[in-house]
Amino acid sequence: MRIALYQMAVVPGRPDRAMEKVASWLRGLEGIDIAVLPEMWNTSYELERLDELADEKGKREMDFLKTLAMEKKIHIVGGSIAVSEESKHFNRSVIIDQRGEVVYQYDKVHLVPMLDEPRYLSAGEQFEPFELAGEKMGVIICYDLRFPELMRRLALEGAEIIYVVAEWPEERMDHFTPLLKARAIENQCYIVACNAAGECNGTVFGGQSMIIEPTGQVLAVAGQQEETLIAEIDIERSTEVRQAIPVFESRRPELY
Ligand SMILES: O=C(O)CCC(=O)C(=O)O
Repeated sequence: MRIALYQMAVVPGRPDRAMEKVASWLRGLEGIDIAVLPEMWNTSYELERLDELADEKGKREMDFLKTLAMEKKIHIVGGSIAVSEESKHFNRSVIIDQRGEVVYQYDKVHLVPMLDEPRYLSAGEQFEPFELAGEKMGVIICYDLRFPELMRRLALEGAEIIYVVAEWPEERMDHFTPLLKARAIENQCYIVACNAAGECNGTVFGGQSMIIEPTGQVLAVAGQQEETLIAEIDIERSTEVRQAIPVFESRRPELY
């Protein structure tokens, strides 16, 4: 399974320009099964302008991604997009398969105080694994990475690849990589982390998107600027690693 990540330099407050960039990136991909986008790629952190910028239920971006998924016959882990719904705003991840069907949607459950997200966004209330390309996977959004309980539950419920879609700032990159590696090692699954590049309102995003094996070994890592990262994933690795070091069998959930 070949996965491509778009470490996109965001175009804050310009969903039209963002969609042009994503279309041209997707159209340029060849031999890829799954394409992954970063967090809030449509608006970036223009939270004060979401009334004006976010489309109702994200229909504009969803229709756009569905069309491209069918055109390219590619599965799309659509990062996340800012959406409006019943006068609220959500930071919503959308997963679309190669037939253009929406297989899963997830609203970020942990909102970031440092970015004033709780003031402008409503939090999601649920999450679960989804199936794409015949495999069980999960997705979390950026700040969610600081809460290991999410990934543990996704892994316990069968996810063997977990996507982390992010706009993680440069100033806290020393947290990003160790957290990603730890989550891969403890859950013995692939971690596919797609961060943004560029900047929004003075916050510079740190890039360093990466694909990490269930052993914690980094398969591919990006620099800080806009870049495409590609890696081949062998989903069987997760089962092999879980057999070699059977942490799931050794758990004592009755104690914690
Ligand atoms: O947790 C962090 O340091 C970054 C979180 C973040 O930027 C986000 O969730 O968008």
